[in-house]
Amino acid sequence: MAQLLKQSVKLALIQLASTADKAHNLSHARSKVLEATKQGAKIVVLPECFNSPYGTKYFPQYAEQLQPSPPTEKQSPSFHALSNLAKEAGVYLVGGSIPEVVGKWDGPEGEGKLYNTSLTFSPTGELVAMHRKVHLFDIDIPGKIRFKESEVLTPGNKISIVDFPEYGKVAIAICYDIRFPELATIAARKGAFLLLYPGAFNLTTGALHWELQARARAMDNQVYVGLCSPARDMEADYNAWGHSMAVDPNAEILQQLDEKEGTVLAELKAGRIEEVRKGIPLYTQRRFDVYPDVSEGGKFDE
Ligand SMILES: NC(=O)CCC(=O)C(=O)O
Repeated sequence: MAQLLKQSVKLALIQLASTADKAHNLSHARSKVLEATKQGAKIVVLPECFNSPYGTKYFPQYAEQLQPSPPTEKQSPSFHALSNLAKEAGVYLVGGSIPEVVGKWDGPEGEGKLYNTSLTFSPTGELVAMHRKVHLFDIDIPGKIRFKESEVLTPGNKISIVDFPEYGKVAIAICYDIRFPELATIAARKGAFLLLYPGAFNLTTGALHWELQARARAMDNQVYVGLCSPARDMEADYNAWGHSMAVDPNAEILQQLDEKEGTVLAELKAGRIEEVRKGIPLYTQRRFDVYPDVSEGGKFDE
């Protein structure tokens, strides 16, 4: 059987220190991506909301228009910066996420819509995937954290799997999406070798669940998983957990950062998924005569 990951590849997860200055964030991201490329990375990932602060009050202010595609430079400077950067670096670039506006935004009751959107570009600078966060981050843990993305954001409605022809299929989702294992299982059963989550957990849920979620998605599906957070900024309204990490198909951590700016550089090995699946053959032991196969359903953006 053909290997899911066709050849070994170096993955970079860039834990970027972002500021309130979008132009600065874009140029800082460029220098970090080029640095990772010099070290051999061929798939490079940026964090959720990598070019703005993370927070409901910031989404409208920083939002860019991505439709029609390609947008003009004025409609989306981030689209063009990411596309140019993927080409300059010669890498697959998963551009974290940016707030996206569709129509004219005049508040949550108006006609316009905001999404939390991830754009992925090929080494020729072509847009190859667009994922709108499907599960909005709405939580309320008394005395700890209340956050309601749904106050301003609209959820996406597609699962995103993209084919990188030299390497294989990659699934892209955003942060809170990781808590819904169906997305991961569907993508893995559709042949993804890698699940990527640009994400910004916080100091409450990060300590509890960040590593657990990453390792669980890898363990359940026997695939590689990469989580890419912004670096922590204690001056910001929202304090990201950091700890970007790459996990192998046996749920072993290949590399995990602390909370500061840095880059995970992890070698994903061709053959490793099949080796793990041979040892623990979940893939031939599933009992779809007892429970349904979730990968038979779903809406896709492939
Ligand atoms: N940005 C997010 O979706 C945060 C998700 C999070 O912190 C969680 O605990 O889940």
